[in-house]
Amino acid sequence: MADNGLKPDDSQPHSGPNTAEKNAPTIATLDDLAKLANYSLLEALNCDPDATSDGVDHNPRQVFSGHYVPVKPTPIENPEYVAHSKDFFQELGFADSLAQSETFLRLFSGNMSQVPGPMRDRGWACGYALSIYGTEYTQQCPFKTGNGYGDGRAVSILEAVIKERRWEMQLKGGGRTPYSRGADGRAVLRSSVREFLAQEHMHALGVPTSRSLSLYVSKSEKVKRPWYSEGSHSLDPDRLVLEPVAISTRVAPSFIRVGQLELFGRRARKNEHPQAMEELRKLVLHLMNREYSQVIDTSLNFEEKILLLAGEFRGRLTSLVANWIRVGYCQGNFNSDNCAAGGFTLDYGPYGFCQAFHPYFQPWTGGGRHFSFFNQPMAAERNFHMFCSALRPLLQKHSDAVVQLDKIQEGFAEVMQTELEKMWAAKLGLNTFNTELFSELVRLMMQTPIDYTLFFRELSNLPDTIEPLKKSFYTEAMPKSDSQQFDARWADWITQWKSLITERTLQLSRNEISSQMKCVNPKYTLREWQVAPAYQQAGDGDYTLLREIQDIMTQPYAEQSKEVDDKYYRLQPAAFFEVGGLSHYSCSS
Ligand SMILES: Nc1ncnc2c1ncn2[C@@H]1O[C@H](COP(=O)(O)OP(=O)(O)OP(=O)(O)O)[C@@H](O)[C@H]1O
Ligand SMILES: [Mg+2]
Repeated sequence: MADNGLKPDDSQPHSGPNTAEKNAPTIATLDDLAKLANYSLLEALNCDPDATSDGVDHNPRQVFSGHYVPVKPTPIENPEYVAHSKDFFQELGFADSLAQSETFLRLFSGNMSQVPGPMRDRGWACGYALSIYGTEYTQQCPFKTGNGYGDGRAVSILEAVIKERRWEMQLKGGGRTPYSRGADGRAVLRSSVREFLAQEHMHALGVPTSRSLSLYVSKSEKVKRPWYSEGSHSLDPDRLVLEPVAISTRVAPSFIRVGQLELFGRRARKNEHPQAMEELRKLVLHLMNREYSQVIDTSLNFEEKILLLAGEFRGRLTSLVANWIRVGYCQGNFNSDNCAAGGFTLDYGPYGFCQAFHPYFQPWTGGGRHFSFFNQPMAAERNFHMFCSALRPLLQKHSDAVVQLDKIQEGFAEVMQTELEKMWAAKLGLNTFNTELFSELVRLMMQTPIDYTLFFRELSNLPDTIEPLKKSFYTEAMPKSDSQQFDARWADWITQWKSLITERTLQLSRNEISSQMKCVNPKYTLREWQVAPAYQQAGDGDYTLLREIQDIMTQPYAEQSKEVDDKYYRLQPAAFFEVGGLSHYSCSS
Protein backbone atom coordinates (compact mmCIF):
# COMPACT_ATOMS: atom_id res chain seq x y z
CA MET A 1 0.00 0.00 0.00
CA ALA A 2 1.26 3.48 -0.81
CA ASP A 3 2.45 5.67 2.00
CA ASN A 4 -0.48 7.84 2.99
CA GLY A 5 1.71 10.62 4.27
CA LEU A 6 0.43 10.34 7.82
CA LYS A 7 2.22 9.56 11.03
CA PRO A 8 1.14 6.18 12.48
CA ASP A 9 -0.74 7.68 15.38
CA ASP A 10 -1.76 11.30 15.19
CA SER A 11 -3.38 11.19 18.62
CA GLN A 12 0.09 11.14 20.21
CA PRO A 13 1.27 14.42 21.65
CA HIS A 14 3.91 15.92 19.40
CA SER A 15 7.22 17.14 20.64
CA GLY A 16 8.25 20.63 19.59
CA PRO A 17 6.20 23.80 19.83
CA ASN A 18 4.18 24.48 22.96
CA THR A 19 0.39 24.59 22.79
CA ALA A 20 0.08 28.31 22.16
CA GLU A 21 2.52 28.12 19.27
CA LYS A 22 0.90 24.97 17.99
CA ASN A 23 -2.49 26.67 17.89
CA ALA A 24 -1.15 29.71 16.08
CA PRO A 25 -2.31 29.75 12.46
CA THR A 26 0.29 28.28 10.17
CA ILE A 27 -1.66 28.83 6.97
CA ALA A 28 -2.06 32.54 6.43
CA THR A 29 -2.12 32.65 2.64
CA LEU A 30 -3.29 30.50 -0.23
CA ASP A 31 0.38 29.93 -1.09
CA ASP A 32 0.85 28.32 2.34
CA LEU A 33 -2.05 25.98 1.65
CA ALA A 34 -1.02 25.22 -1.92
CA LYS A 35 2.35 23.99 -0.66
CA LEU A 36 0.59 21.23 1.26
CA ALA A 37 -1.13 19.81 -1.84
CA ASN A 38 -0.64 16.07 -2.02
CA TYR A 39 -2.82 14.16 -4.47
CA SER A 40 -3.05 10.53 -3.41
CA LEU A 41 -6.29 9.92 -5.32
CA LEU A 42 -4.97 11.24 -8.61
CA GLU A 43 -1.80 9.24 -8.16
CA ALA A 44 -3.30 5.94 -7.03
CA LEU A 45 -6.42 5.79 -9.15
CA ASN A 46 -7.22 5.80 -12.87
CA CYS A 47 -8.28 8.78 -14.91
CA ASP A 48 -11.13 8.28 -17.36
CA PRO A 49 -9.29 7.55 -20.65
CA ASP A 50 -11.93 9.48 -22.63
CA ALA A 51 -11.59 12.67 -20.58
CA THR A 52 -10.31 15.84 -22.19
CA SER A 53 -7.03 16.84 -20.60
CA ASP A 54 -8.00 20.51 -20.08
CA GLY A 55 -10.76 19.58 -17.61
CA VAL A 56 -13.29 21.59 -19.57
CA ASP A 57 -15.50 18.56 -19.72
CA HIS A 58 -18.92 19.67 -18.67
CA ASN A 59 -21.34 17.93 -20.99
CA PRO A 60 -23.26 14.91 -19.79
CA ARG A 61 -21.68 11.75 -21.16
CA GLN A 62 -21.06 8.14 -20.26
CA VAL A 63 -17.87 7.42 -18.37
CA PHE A 64 -17.09 3.76 -18.92
CA SER A 65 -13.90 3.31 -16.94
CA GLY A 66 -11.44 5.13 -14.72
CA HIS A 67 -12.15 6.40 -11.24
CA TYR A 68 -12.23 10.11 -11.87
CA VAL A 69 -12.69 12.76 -14.53
CA PRO A 70 -10.62 15.96 -14.40
CA VAL A 71 -13.02 18.90 -14.10
CA LYS A 72 -12.50 22.61 -13.90
CA PRO A 73 -15.24 24.08 -11.74
CA THR A 74 -17.35 26.90 -13.16
CA PRO A 75 -16.90 29.94 -10.89
CA ILE A 76 -19.99 31.68 -9.57
CA GLU A 77 -20.34 35.29 -10.76
CA ASN A 78 -19.51 38.14 -8.35
CA PRO A 79 -18.82 35.98 -5.32
CA GLU A 80 -19.32 37.39 -1.83
CA TYR A 81 -18.13 35.94 1.45
CA VAL A 82 -20.96 34.56 3.60
CA ALA A 83 -19.32 32.46 6.29
CA HIS A 84 -16.49 30.14 7.22
CA SER A 85 -16.13 27.65 10.03
CA LYS A 86 -13.96 29.31 12.63
CA ASP A 87 -13.62 26.06 14.56
CA PHE A 88 -12.48 24.11 11.56
CA PHE A 89 -10.16 26.89 10.42
CA GLN A 90 -8.55 26.74 13.83
CA GLU A 91 -8.21 22.97 13.73
CA LEU A 92 -6.54 23.21 10.34
CA GLY A 93 -4.32 26.10 11.42
CA PHE A 94 -5.90 28.52 8.90
CA ALA A 95 -5.90 32.22 9.75
CA ASP A 96 -9.46 33.58 9.90
CA SER A 97 -8.47 36.42 7.59
CA LEU A 98 -7.86 33.87 4.85
CA ALA A 99 -11.59 33.32 4.35
CA GLN A 100 -12.08 36.88 3.13
CA SER A 101 -8.83 37.19 1.23
CA GLU A 102 -9.11 37.70 -2.50
CA THR A 103 -7.15 34.59 -3.52
CA PHE A 104 -8.97 32.23 -1.16
CA LEU A 105 -12.37 33.61 -2.10
CA ARG A 106 -11.54 33.29 -5.78
CA LEU A 107 -10.53 29.64 -5.47
CA PHE A 108 -13.30 28.53 -3.15
CA SER A 109 -15.93 30.22 -5.27
CA GLY A 110 -14.82 28.02 -8.13
CA ASN A 111 -12.11 29.92 -10.00
CA MET A 112 -9.01 27.75 -10.39
CA SER A 113 -7.36 29.88 -13.06
CA GLN A 114 -4.75 31.46 -10.81
CA VAL A 115 -3.91 28.83 -8.19
CA PRO A 116 -0.37 28.86 -6.88
CA GLY A 117 1.77 25.75 -7.44
CA PRO A 118 2.26 22.99 -6.62
CA MET A 119 -1.50 22.96 -6.37
CA ARG A 120 -3.05 21.82 -9.67
CA ASP A 121 -5.32 24.09 -11.64
CA ARG A 122 -8.13 21.61 -12.13
CA GLY A 123 -10.24 19.44 -9.91
CA TRP A 124 -11.99 16.13 -10.37
CA ALA A 125 -15.37 14.46 -10.16
CA CYS A 126 -16.10 10.80 -9.55
CA GLY A 127 -18.69 8.41 -10.87
CA TYR A 128 -20.78 6.31 -8.53
CA ALA A 129 -23.69 3.94 -8.59
CA LEU A 130 -26.97 4.28 -6.80
CA SER A 131 -28.90 1.76 -4.83
CA ILE A 132 -32.02 2.65 -2.93
CA TYR A 133 -32.68 0.53 0.12
CA GLY A 134 -30.64 -2.32 -1.33
CA THR A 135 -31.94 -2.25 -4.91
CA GLU A 136 -29.54 -1.27 -7.71
CA TYR A 137 -30.68 1.48 -10.09
CA THR A 138 -29.01 2.03 -13.44
CA GLN A 139 -31.85 3.89 -15.14
CA GLN A 140 -31.26 7.17 -13.35
CA CYS A 141 -28.83 8.63 -15.88
CA PRO A 142 -29.73 9.95 -19.34
CA PHE A 143 -28.15 6.87 -20.93
CA LYS A 144 -30.10 4.38 -18.80
CA THR A 145 -26.85 2.57 -17.99
CA GLY A 146 -25.70 4.23 -14.78
CA ASN A 147 -22.48 5.28 -16.56
CA GLY A 148 -23.47 8.93 -16.44
CA TYR A 149 -24.17 9.07 -12.70
CA GLY A 150 -21.84 10.54 -10.08
CA ASP A 151 -20.67 13.91 -8.77
CA GLY A 152 -23.05 16.10 -10.74
CA ARG A 153 -22.32 19.29 -8.85
CA ALA A 154 -19.55 18.29 -6.47
CA VAL A 155 -16.00 19.00 -7.63
CA SER A 156 -12.97 18.18 -5.52
CA ILE A 157 -10.29 20.79 -5.92
CA LEU A 158 -7.56 19.85 -3.47
CA GLU A 159 -6.11 17.04 -1.44
CA ALA A 160 -3.62 18.16 1.16
CA VAL A 161 -1.85 16.86 4.23
CA ILE A 162 -2.43 19.43 6.96
CA LYS A 163 -1.09 18.92 10.47
CA GLU A 164 -0.38 15.31 9.58
CA ARG A 165 -3.92 14.56 8.46
CA ARG A 166 -5.03 14.11 4.91
CA TRP A 167 -8.02 16.14 3.80
CA GLU A 168 -9.94 16.44 0.55
CA MET A 169 -11.67 19.72 -0.23
CA GLN A 170 -14.76 19.58 -2.38
CA LEU A 171 -16.88 22.37 -3.81
CA LYS A 172 -20.61 21.75 -3.79
CA GLY A 173 -22.38 23.68 -6.52
CA GLY A 174 -19.17 24.10 -8.57
CA GLY A 175 -20.92 23.77 -11.91
CA ARG A 176 -21.54 21.01 -14.40
CA THR A 177 -19.54 17.82 -14.74
CA PRO A 178 -20.02 14.87 -17.11
CA TYR A 179 -22.31 13.47 -14.38
CA SER A 180 -24.69 16.44 -14.24
CA ARG A 181 -27.39 14.63 -16.20
CA GLY A 182 -28.80 17.77 -17.80
CA ALA A 183 -28.98 19.73 -14.54
CA ASP A 184 -27.11 22.98 -13.91
CA GLY A 185 -24.43 21.80 -11.47
CA ARG A 186 -25.38 24.58 -9.06
CA ALA A 187 -26.50 24.68 -5.45
CA VAL A 188 -28.65 27.52 -4.19
CA LEU A 189 -27.89 29.62 -1.12
CA ARG A 190 -30.76 28.04 0.84
CA SER A 191 -29.49 24.46 0.58
CA SER A 192 -25.88 25.59 0.98
CA VAL A 193 -26.67 27.42 4.24
CA ARG A 194 -28.50 24.32 5.51
CA GLU A 195 -25.56 22.04 4.73
CA PHE A 196 -22.97 24.53 5.97
CA LEU A 197 -24.68 24.92 9.37
CA ALA A 198 -25.56 21.26 9.78
CA GLN A 199 -22.07 19.90 9.17
CA GLU A 200 -20.49 21.99 11.92
CA HIS A 201 -23.44 21.40 14.23
CA MET A 202 -23.12 17.63 13.80
CA HIS A 203 -19.40 17.81 14.44
CA ALA A 204 -20.06 19.73 17.65
CA LEU A 205 -22.67 17.13 18.58
CA GLY A 206 -19.92 14.51 18.37
CA VAL A 207 -21.30 12.84 15.26
CA PRO A 208 -18.77 11.92 12.54
CA THR A 209 -19.35 14.13 9.50
CA SER A 210 -17.86 15.92 6.54
CA ARG A 211 -16.89 19.42 7.68
CA SER A 212 -17.72 22.91 6.46
CA LEU A 213 -14.88 25.11 5.35
CA SER A 214 -16.41 28.11 3.61
CA LEU A 215 -19.50 29.51 1.95
CA TYR A 216 -19.66 32.11 -0.84
CA VAL A 217 -22.73 33.40 -2.64
CA SER A 218 -23.08 35.01 -6.04
CA LYS A 219 -24.35 38.58 -6.02
CA SER A 220 -25.73 38.26 -9.56
CA GLU A 221 -26.18 34.63 -10.65
CA LYS A 222 -29.51 33.00 -9.88
CA VAL A 223 -31.18 29.74 -10.80
CA LYS A 224 -34.74 28.53 -10.58
CA ARG A 225 -35.76 25.85 -8.15
CA PRO A 226 -39.17 24.50 -7.19
CA TRP A 227 -39.98 25.70 -3.69
CA TYR A 228 -42.89 26.49 -1.38
CA SER A 229 -44.87 29.71 -1.02
CA GLU A 230 -44.70 31.09 2.51
CA GLY A 231 -46.93 29.08 4.86
CA SER A 232 -47.88 26.58 2.13
CA HIS A 233 -49.30 23.28 3.36
CA SER A 234 -48.72 21.63 0.02
CA LEU A 235 -46.65 18.44 -0.02
CA ASP A 236 -44.85 19.43 -3.20
CA PRO A 237 -43.39 22.86 -3.93
CA ASP A 238 -46.07 25.05 -5.45
CA ARG A 239 -43.92 27.51 -7.41
CA LEU A 240 -40.56 28.13 -9.06
CA VAL A 241 -38.29 30.48 -7.15
CA LEU A 242 -35.29 32.34 -8.47
CA GLU A 243 -32.54 31.83 -5.90
CA PRO A 244 -28.93 33.03 -5.66
CA VAL A 245 -26.34 30.33 -6.35
CA ALA A 246 -23.65 29.57 -3.82
CA ILE A 247 -20.60 27.38 -3.41
CA SER A 248 -19.89 25.75 -0.10
CA THR A 249 -16.73 23.76 0.45
CA ARG A 250 -16.87 20.59 2.47
CA VAL A 251 -13.89 18.70 3.72
CA ALA A 252 -13.37 15.05 4.64
CA PRO A 253 -10.57 12.45 4.71
CA SER A 254 -12.11 11.23 1.43
CA PHE A 255 -15.42 11.40 -0.39
CA ILE A 256 -15.53 7.73 -1.32
CA ARG A 257 -19.13 6.52 -1.11
CA VAL A 258 -20.61 3.06 -0.87
CA GLY A 259 -22.17 3.83 -4.25
CA GLN A 260 -18.71 4.31 -5.71
CA LEU A 261 -17.58 0.86 -4.59
CA GLU A 262 -20.83 -0.49 -5.97
CA LEU A 263 -20.15 0.98 -9.41
CA PHE A 264 -16.76 -0.70 -9.61
CA GLY A 265 -18.05 -3.87 -7.93
CA ARG A 266 -20.79 -4.11 -10.51
CA ARG A 267 -18.37 -3.62 -13.40
CA ALA A 268 -16.07 -6.31 -11.97
CA ARG A 269 -18.97 -8.70 -11.35
CA LYS A 270 -20.22 -8.28 -14.90
CA ASN A 271 -16.72 -8.19 -16.35
CA GLU A 272 -17.68 -5.01 -18.20
CA HIS A 273 -14.18 -4.27 -19.42
CA PRO A 274 -10.72 -5.83 -19.08
CA GLN A 275 -9.59 -3.50 -16.26
CA ALA A 276 -12.79 -3.77 -14.24
CA MET A 277 -11.44 -6.09 -11.53
CA GLU A 278 -8.19 -4.15 -11.24
CA GLU A 279 -10.09 -0.86 -10.92
CA LEU A 280 -12.18 -2.31 -8.10
CA ARG A 281 -9.08 -3.58 -6.35
CA LYS A 282 -7.37 -0.20 -6.67
CA LEU A 283 -10.37 1.64 -5.30
CA VAL A 284 -10.65 -0.67 -2.30
CA LEU A 285 -6.95 -0.32 -1.51
CA HIS A 286 -7.30 3.42 -1.85
CA LEU A 287 -10.25 3.45 0.52
CA MET A 288 -8.19 1.53 3.09
CA ASN A 289 -5.39 4.01 2.67
CA ARG A 290 -7.59 7.08 2.94
CA GLU A 291 -9.98 6.04 5.69
CA TYR A 292 -8.66 2.97 7.50
CA SER A 293 -4.87 3.27 7.52
CA GLN A 294 -4.80 3.42 11.33
CA VAL A 295 -6.57 0.09 11.67
CA ILE A 296 -5.55 -1.99 8.67
CA ASP A 297 -2.05 -3.36 8.92
CA THR A 298 -0.36 -3.03 5.52
CA SER A 299 1.59 -6.29 6.00
CA LEU A 300 -1.59 -8.41 5.99
CA ASN A 301 -2.61 -10.20 2.83
CA PHE A 302 -5.33 -8.68 0.69
CA GLU A 303 -8.16 -10.99 1.82
CA GLU A 304 -7.41 -10.31 5.47
CA LYS A 305 -7.43 -6.59 4.77
CA ILE A 306 -10.82 -6.83 3.09
CA LEU A 307 -12.30 -8.61 6.10
CA LEU A 308 -10.83 -6.04 8.46
CA LEU A 309 -12.23 -3.28 6.27
CA ALA A 310 -15.72 -4.78 6.31
CA GLY A 311 -15.63 -5.30 10.09
CA GLU A 312 -14.36 -1.80 10.73
CA PHE A 313 -16.88 -0.13 8.42
CA ARG A 314 -19.65 -2.12 10.11
CA GLY A 315 -18.46 -0.76 13.45
CA ARG A 316 -18.36 2.82 12.19
CA LEU A 317 -21.68 2.68 10.37
CA THR A 318 -23.59 1.19 13.30
CA SER A 319 -22.08 3.70 15.68
CA LEU A 320 -22.88 6.53 13.25
CA VAL A 321 -26.54 5.60 13.00
CA ALA A 322 -26.84 5.18 16.78
CA ASN A 323 -25.42 8.70 17.07
CA TRP A 324 -27.93 10.00 14.54
CA ILE A 325 -30.75 8.66 16.63
CA ARG A 326 -29.14 9.95 19.80
CA VAL A 327 -29.21 13.55 18.54
CA GLY A 328 -32.53 13.28 16.68
CA TYR A 329 -31.05 13.43 13.18
CA CYS A 330 -32.82 11.95 10.19
CA GLN A 331 -30.66 11.87 7.03
CA GLY A 332 -33.78 11.58 4.92
CA ASN A 333 -32.23 10.05 1.79
CA PHE A 334 -29.86 7.34 2.97
CA ASN A 335 -29.14 5.80 -0.42
CA SER A 336 -25.81 4.09 -0.99
CA ASP A 337 -24.59 7.16 -2.88
CA ASN A 338 -25.15 9.27 0.23
CA CYS A 339 -23.35 6.77 2.47
CA ALA A 340 -19.67 7.66 2.97
CA ALA A 341 -17.43 4.58 2.99
CA GLY A 342 -15.43 6.20 5.79
CA GLY A 343 -18.49 5.91 8.03
CA PHE A 344 -19.39 9.59 8.51
CA THR A 345 -22.43 11.69 7.63
CA LEU A 346 -22.45 12.97 4.05
CA ASP A 347 -24.97 14.95 1.97
CA TYR A 348 -27.17 17.20 4.06
CA GLY A 349 -30.00 17.42 1.55
CA PRO A 350 -33.47 16.63 2.86
CA TYR A 351 -32.27 16.07 6.43
CA GLY A 352 -34.03 17.24 9.55
CA PHE A 353 -33.77 17.11 13.33
CA CYS A 354 -36.70 15.49 15.06
CA GLN A 355 -38.80 17.96 17.03
CA ALA A 356 -42.22 16.42 17.84
CA PHE A 357 -41.17 12.81 18.25
CA HIS A 358 -42.40 10.14 15.92
CA PRO A 359 -40.45 6.95 15.14
CA TYR A 360 -41.22 7.43 11.44
CA PHE A 361 -40.31 11.10 11.38
CA GLN A 362 -39.13 11.88 7.84
CA PRO A 363 -38.74 15.42 6.52
CA TRP A 364 -38.30 14.36 2.89
CA THR A 365 -41.61 13.61 1.23
CA GLY A 366 -39.80 11.27 -1.19
CA GLY A 367 -38.08 9.33 1.59
CA GLY A 368 -40.95 7.13 2.67
CA ARG A 369 -40.89 5.07 5.81
CA HIS A 370 -37.74 3.21 4.78
CA PHE A 371 -35.50 6.25 5.34
CA SER A 372 -37.42 7.52 8.37
CA PHE A 373 -35.93 8.28 11.80
CA PHE A 374 -36.11 4.88 13.55
CA ASN A 375 -35.71 2.96 10.30
CA GLN A 376 -32.21 4.33 9.73
CA PRO A 377 -30.57 1.20 11.19
CA MET A 378 -32.39 -0.89 8.55
CA ALA A 379 -31.45 1.54 5.77
CA ALA A 380 -27.83 1.41 6.97
CA GLU A 381 -27.95 -2.39 6.90
CA ARG A 382 -29.07 -2.30 3.27
CA ASN A 383 -26.18 0.00 2.43
CA PHE A 384 -23.82 -2.31 4.30
CA HIS A 385 -25.03 -5.28 2.27
CA MET A 386 -24.32 -3.36 -0.92
CA PHE A 387 -20.85 -2.53 0.42
CA CYS A 388 -20.15 -6.23 1.07
CA SER A 389 -21.52 -7.21 -2.35
CA ALA A 390 -19.09 -4.77 -3.95
CA LEU A 391 -16.17 -6.41 -2.12
CA ARG A 392 -17.19 -9.97 -2.95
CA PRO A 393 -15.76 -10.15 -6.52
CA LEU A 394 -12.33 -9.54 -4.99
CA LEU A 395 -12.62 -12.71 -2.93
CA GLN A 396 -13.65 -14.99 -5.81
CA LYS A 397 -10.74 -17.38 -5.32
CA HIS A 398 -10.97 -17.41 -1.53
CA SER A 399 -14.07 -19.26 -0.43
CA ASP A 400 -13.07 -19.16 3.26
CA ALA A 401 -12.86 -15.40 3.14
CA VAL A 402 -16.26 -15.21 1.43
CA VAL A 403 -17.78 -17.22 4.29
CA GLN A 404 -16.23 -14.80 6.76
CA LEU A 405 -17.46 -11.79 4.83
CA ASP A 406 -20.96 -13.30 4.83
CA LYS A 407 -20.72 -13.63 8.61
CA ILE A 408 -19.69 -10.01 8.99
CA GLN A 409 -22.63 -9.02 6.83
CA GLU A 410 -25.09 -11.20 8.75
CA GLY A 411 -23.80 -9.84 12.05
CA PHE A 412 -24.80 -6.26 11.21
CA ALA A 413 -28.21 -6.35 12.92
CA GLU A 414 -26.76 -7.65 16.17
CA VAL A 415 -23.95 -5.09 16.29
CA MET A 416 -26.46 -2.36 15.43
CA GLN A 417 -28.75 -3.48 18.25
CA THR A 418 -25.85 -3.41 20.73
CA GLU A 419 -24.95 0.12 19.63
CA LEU A 420 -28.54 1.27 19.94
CA GLU A 421 -28.97 -0.23 23.39
CA LYS A 422 -25.74 1.37 24.58
CA MET A 423 -26.93 4.70 23.22
CA TRP A 424 -30.42 4.51 24.78
CA ALA A 425 -28.96 3.48 28.13
CA ALA A 426 -26.68 6.54 28.02
CA LYS A 427 -29.53 8.87 27.03
CA LEU A 428 -31.48 7.61 30.02
CA GLY A 429 -28.51 7.91 32.40
CA LEU A 430 -28.28 4.16 32.92
CA ASN A 431 -25.52 1.59 32.68
CA THR A 432 -27.57 -1.05 30.97
CA PHE A 433 -30.46 -1.10 28.56
CA ASN A 434 -33.82 -1.96 30.07
CA THR A 435 -36.22 -3.27 27.42
CA GLU A 436 -39.41 -2.77 29.38
CA LEU A 437 -38.57 0.78 30.42
CA PHE A 438 -37.56 1.71 26.89
CA SER A 439 -40.61 0.19 25.19
CA GLU A 440 -43.01 1.98 27.51
CA LEU A 441 -41.09 5.23 26.94
CA VAL A 442 -41.46 4.93 23.17
CA ARG A 443 -45.19 4.20 23.55
CA LEU A 444 -45.57 7.25 25.79
CA MET A 445 -43.53 9.48 23.50
CA MET A 446 -45.83 8.52 20.66
CA GLN A 447 -49.03 9.10 22.62
CA THR A 448 -47.92 12.33 24.25
CA PRO A 449 -46.18 14.25 21.48
CA ILE A 450 -42.91 15.32 23.08
CA ASP A 451 -40.11 17.45 21.76
CA TYR A 452 -37.22 15.03 21.37
CA THR A 453 -34.41 17.45 22.30
CA LEU A 454 -36.24 19.21 25.13
CA PHE A 455 -37.50 15.97 26.66
CA PHE A 456 -34.12 14.27 27.04
CA ARG A 457 -32.44 17.47 28.15
CA GLU A 458 -35.07 18.04 30.86
CA LEU A 459 -34.75 14.39 31.87
CA SER A 460 -31.03 15.00 32.33
CA ASN A 461 -31.94 17.18 35.36
CA LEU A 462 -33.22 13.97 37.01
CA PRO A 463 -36.73 15.25 37.81
CA ASP A 464 -38.79 13.44 40.47
CA THR A 465 -42.11 14.13 38.81
CA ILE A 466 -43.36 14.69 35.30
CA GLU A 467 -43.99 18.41 35.88
CA PRO A 468 -40.58 19.67 34.63
CA LEU A 469 -40.87 17.33 31.62
CA LYS A 470 -44.11 18.98 30.56
CA LYS A 471 -42.01 21.78 29.14
CA SER A 472 -41.29 19.33 26.31
CA PHE A 473 -44.92 18.27 25.69
CA TYR A 474 -46.77 19.49 22.63
CA THR A 475 -49.94 19.69 24.75
CA GLU A 476 -51.99 21.35 22.03
CA ALA A 477 -51.65 18.23 19.95
CA MET A 478 -52.87 16.00 22.80
CA PRO A 479 -56.45 14.80 23.16
CA LYS A 480 -57.64 16.54 26.40
CA SER A 481 -59.75 13.60 27.48
CA ASP A 482 -56.72 11.33 27.65
CA SER A 483 -54.32 13.65 29.41
CA GLN A 484 -55.10 12.41 32.96
CA GLN A 485 -54.59 8.82 31.96
CA PHE A 486 -51.31 9.71 30.25
CA ASP A 487 -50.17 11.66 33.32
CA ALA A 488 -50.64 8.54 35.43
CA ARG A 489 -48.67 6.42 32.99
CA TRP A 490 -45.90 8.99 32.80
CA ALA A 491 -45.77 9.09 36.60
CA ASP A 492 -45.37 5.30 36.70
CA TRP A 493 -42.67 5.47 34.11
CA ILE A 494 -40.76 8.15 36.07
CA THR A 495 -41.02 6.06 39.23
CA GLN A 496 -39.57 3.03 37.48
CA TRP A 497 -36.83 5.05 35.84
CA LYS A 498 -35.96 6.82 39.09
CA SER A 499 -35.57 3.52 40.91
CA LEU A 500 -32.94 2.49 38.33
CA ILE A 501 -31.23 5.88 38.69
CA THR A 502 -31.24 5.46 42.47
CA GLU A 503 -29.52 2.08 42.08
CA ARG A 504 -26.89 3.84 40.00
CA THR A 505 -26.26 6.44 42.71
CA LEU A 506 -24.44 3.68 44.59
CA GLN A 507 -21.61 4.21 42.10
CA LEU A 508 -22.09 7.80 40.94
CA SER A 509 -23.50 10.95 42.50
CA ARG A 510 -26.70 12.45 41.11
CA ASN A 511 -24.65 15.36 39.79
CA GLU A 512 -22.31 13.05 37.96
CA ILE A 513 -25.20 11.13 36.39
CA SER A 514 -26.85 14.37 35.38
CA SER A 515 -23.71 15.78 33.80
CA GLN A 516 -23.05 12.53 31.95
CA MET A 517 -26.57 12.72 30.55
CA LYS A 518 -26.02 16.30 29.48
CA CYS A 519 -23.02 15.17 27.45
CA VAL A 520 -25.20 12.88 25.34
CA ASN A 521 -28.47 14.83 25.34
CA PRO A 522 -27.87 18.13 23.54
CA LYS A 523 -29.60 21.28 24.64
CA TYR A 524 -29.83 22.84 21.19
CA THR A 525 -30.44 21.19 17.83
CA LEU A 526 -31.08 22.81 14.47
CA ARG A 527 -34.76 23.51 13.97
CA GLU A 528 -35.83 24.17 10.42
CA TRP A 529 -38.21 27.02 11.33
CA GLN A 530 -35.19 28.78 12.85
CA VAL A 531 -32.84 28.05 9.96
CA ALA A 532 -35.33 29.26 7.32
CA PRO A 533 -35.21 32.96 8.38
CA ALA A 534 -31.40 32.69 8.43
CA TYR A 535 -31.18 31.60 4.79
CA GLN A 536 -33.96 34.01 3.79
CA GLN A 537 -32.09 36.94 5.35
CA ALA A 538 -28.84 35.70 3.82
CA GLY A 539 -30.58 35.93 0.44
CA ASP A 540 -31.00 39.65 1.15
CA GLY A 541 -27.34 39.98 2.07
CA ASP A 542 -27.86 39.97 5.85
CA TYR A 543 -25.83 37.21 7.47
CA THR A 544 -26.39 38.18 11.13
CA LEU A 545 -28.84 35.42 11.96
CA LEU A 546 -26.85 32.78 10.11
CA ARG A 547 -23.80 33.65 12.19
CA GLU A 548 -25.81 33.70 15.41
CA ILE A 549 -27.09 30.18 14.69
CA GLN A 550 -23.60 29.09 13.74
CA ASP A 551 -22.27 30.29 17.13
CA ILE A 552 -25.03 28.71 19.16
CA MET A 553 -25.22 25.42 17.33
CA THR A 554 -21.50 24.77 17.56
CA GLN A 555 -21.89 24.55 21.35
CA PRO A 556 -24.98 22.37 21.50
CA TYR A 557 -24.35 20.84 24.94
CA ALA A 558 -23.38 24.05 26.73
CA GLU A 559 -25.73 25.99 28.97
CA GLN A 560 -25.97 29.32 27.17
CA SER A 561 -27.55 32.63 28.15
CA LYS A 562 -31.22 33.15 29.09
CA GLU A 563 -31.72 35.08 25.83
CA VAL A 564 -30.41 32.12 23.87
CA ASP A 565 -32.66 29.74 25.81
CA ASP A 566 -35.73 31.89 25.24
CA LYS A 567 -35.06 31.82 21.53
CA TYR A 568 -33.60 28.40 20.88
CA TYR A 569 -34.52 26.07 23.76
CA ARG A 570 -38.18 25.89 22.91
CA LEU A 571 -40.94 23.99 21.21
CA GLN A 572 -41.77 24.41 17.55
CA PRO A 573 -44.67 26.90 17.38
CA ALA A 574 -47.93 25.31 16.23
CA ALA A 575 -48.08 27.54 13.15
CA PHE A 576 -45.03 25.79 11.68
CA PHE A 577 -46.40 22.25 11.78
CA GLU A 578 -47.02 20.71 8.37
CA VAL A 579 -45.68 23.73 6.53
CA GLY A 580 -43.83 23.04 3.27
CA GLY A 581 -40.14 23.94 3.49
CA LEU A 582 -40.22 23.81 7.31
CA SER A 583 -41.65 20.47 8.35
CA HIS A 584 -41.23 18.71 5.00
CA TYR A 585 -39.70 19.22 1.58
CA SER A 586 -39.97 17.28 -1.64
CA CYS A 587 -36.76 18.68 -3.02
CA SER A 588 -33.93 20.33 -1.21
CA SER A 589 -31.22 21.23 -3.66
N1 LIG B 1 -28.18 20.95 -9.64
C1 LIG B 1 -27.59 19.81 -9.95
N2 LIG B 1 -26.80 19.71 -11.04
C2 LIG B 1 -26.20 18.56 -11.35
N3 LIG B 1 -26.29 17.44 -10.65
C3 LIG B 1 -27.06 17.46 -9.56
C4 LIG B 1 -27.74 18.64 -9.14
N4 LIG B 1 -28.43 18.35 -8.00
C5 LIG B 1 -28.16 17.06 -7.72
N5 LIG B 1 -27.35 16.52 -8.63
C6 LIG B 1 -26.83 15.16 -8.65
O1 LIG B 1 -27.92 14.27 -8.45
C7 LIG B 1 -27.52 13.18 -7.62
C8 LIG B 1 -28.50 13.03 -6.49
O2 LIG B 1 -28.59 14.22 -5.75
P1 LIG B 1 -28.42 14.31 -4.17
O3 LIG B 1 -29.43 15.28 -3.74
O4 LIG B 1 -28.25 13.01 -3.51
O5 LIG B 1 -26.96 14.87 -4.05
P2 LIG B 1 -26.33 16.24 -3.78
O6 LIG B 1 -26.97 16.91 -2.65
O7 LIG B 1 -26.16 17.05 -5.01
O8 LIG B 1 -24.92 15.76 -3.56
P3 LIG B 1 -23.96 15.07 -2.50
O9 LIG B 1 -24.42 13.65 -2.33
O10 LIG B 1 -22.71 15.21 -3.27
O11 LIG B 1 -24.00 15.88 -1.25
C9 LIG B 1 -26.12 13.46 -7.16
O12 LIG B 1 -25.27 12.64 -7.89
C10 LIG B 1 -25.89 14.91 -7.50
O13 LIG B 1 -24.56 15.18 -7.87
MG1 LIG C 1 -26.24 12.94 -2.74
